[in-house]
Amino acid sequence: MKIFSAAQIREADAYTIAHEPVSSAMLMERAAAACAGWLRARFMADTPLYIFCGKGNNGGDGLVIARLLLLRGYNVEVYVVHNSDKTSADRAANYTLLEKEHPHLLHHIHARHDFPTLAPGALVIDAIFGTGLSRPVDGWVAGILHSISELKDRHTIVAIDMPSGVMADGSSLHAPCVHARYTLSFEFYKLAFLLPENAERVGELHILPIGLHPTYIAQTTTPYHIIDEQTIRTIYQPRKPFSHKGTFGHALLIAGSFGKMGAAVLAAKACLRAGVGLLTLHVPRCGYEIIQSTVPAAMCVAEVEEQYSIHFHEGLNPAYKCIGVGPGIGTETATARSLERLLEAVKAPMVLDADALNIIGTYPALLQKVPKNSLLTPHPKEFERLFGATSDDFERLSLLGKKAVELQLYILLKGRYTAIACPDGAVYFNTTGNPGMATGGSGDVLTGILTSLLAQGYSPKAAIVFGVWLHGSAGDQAAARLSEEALLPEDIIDSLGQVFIRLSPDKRI
Ligand SMILES: NC(=O)C1=CN([C@@H]2O[C@H](COP(=O)(O)OP(=O)(O)OC[C@H]3O[C@@H](n4cnc5c(N)ncnc54)[C@H](O)[C@@H]3O)[C@@H](O)[C@H]2O)[C@@H](O)CC1
Ligand SMILES: [K+]
Repeated sequence: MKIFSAAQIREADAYTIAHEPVSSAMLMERAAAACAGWLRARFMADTPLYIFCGKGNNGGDGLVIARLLLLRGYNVEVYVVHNSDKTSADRAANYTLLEKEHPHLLHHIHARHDFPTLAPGALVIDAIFGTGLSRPVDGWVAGILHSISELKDRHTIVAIDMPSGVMADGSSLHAPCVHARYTLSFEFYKLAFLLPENAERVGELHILPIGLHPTYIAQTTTPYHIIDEQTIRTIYQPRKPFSHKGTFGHALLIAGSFGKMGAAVLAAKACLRAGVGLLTLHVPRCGYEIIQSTVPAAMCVAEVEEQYSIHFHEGLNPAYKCIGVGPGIGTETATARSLERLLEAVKAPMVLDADALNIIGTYPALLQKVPKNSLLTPHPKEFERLFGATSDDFERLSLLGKKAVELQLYILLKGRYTAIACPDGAVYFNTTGNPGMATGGSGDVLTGILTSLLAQGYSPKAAIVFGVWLHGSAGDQAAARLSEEALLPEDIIDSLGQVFIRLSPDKRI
């Protein structure tokens, strides 16, 4: 699913009006009807409802929502926020309609002191600014956004299309914004929704389809995409009947050190559950019995060195289709030296995570030695160590994209919506996963999955897009069974099977 800029959304709107028998007023009606339907399904008609409307089309949506809910007997008051002397034609027409039928329900805000006192338990609809906002809101209008946000603990705030104050394509980190409980947005995710700085403002996001023209959507390019299940179904390769273990590759995982063998066990189990044909683990001496007894399906190469792996660049089996390195290996100087030699020796794409990334953060010259098209999986702190600090999430996203292209690597940035930047400039956001997965070891599971998929012959892009989605989906299955609180990395691994079954329904008995 594509993520469009505010300008592209305006074009989609115009294209739909030009190519379908629908006027701009009807499109506004459709958008508002989708919101009114959503609200009616959740809130009773006697809920006191306050709709704050701006002077642009977002305000127009608010006026139509008011009219539609009044028809259904809802208890509505409308407050027009006079942020500008200008207004859009569709908003003006809907204002006239409402004024004719319900003049006593229309109120006007020209200054912060015009802000009303709300009835207890009220539902507040924020239709002040949508995708038309091009700069941070200031002056008394900013005060109104503050007044609405201050209601959030006592009232339910629903933002229409965007929480007012949030800009679709740029940072609003320091800008005054409405903090909504729910955001009902039309047709597309906006880039701003996917970045952590807006999480508290957007609240629970619902994307409502309003029938924008499929041709425009298909023909228009954007670097930003949401990973959806439809895409995953085109990536997933079901197994053929005459396959054997050689068909699914031989992976090497370099993981674990004294006190961190759990990372190796988790990565190994995930690698196997994600379908690899053969797996070898390279561990320090202290890990040998642990691996042999907890992951019997894997082979194990143990170093003479007791606590850390420092010779993993030596004697690499040419049969390895993919090497994953990092979980729990530590950052000893000798380990770093071995990593450098490994990077010099390997030409095929690898998976680098955790301590491998921390080592590269300490010796940045190593970054140039990482084989092209490798997968790097930093969390935000690791990302900062590797590539430096940024002042907001949009700047960080842009740095992520720039580095992926410059270094010709797949780099992901972990978060609620993990972003995957590709060497060709594309960025994919993953929507699966839940806060229960923010637990130690969850990243090791991802490393195992990615190593497995690369070893099985998935292309680096397919492996990272599929792998991140798979990891999140398995986490969601596990959370549904056990709760987010009780979820452990092992549960993500145990749920991988259910996700594969979902992808290939014909395999169900
Ligand atoms: N494209 C679509 O898919 C559709 C869009 N619709 C609605 O139209 C909205 C976009 O409408 P508009 O383009 O009219 O824009 P908005 O209604 O989002 O905002 C424009 C208004 O904000 C003012 N403004 C902009 N920046 C300001 C600032 N910093 N401080 C104070 N005032 C500021 C402008 O003067 C204007 O009054 C969408 O968010 C959505 O709600 C729907 O009605 C129909 C379908
Ligand atoms: K809004």
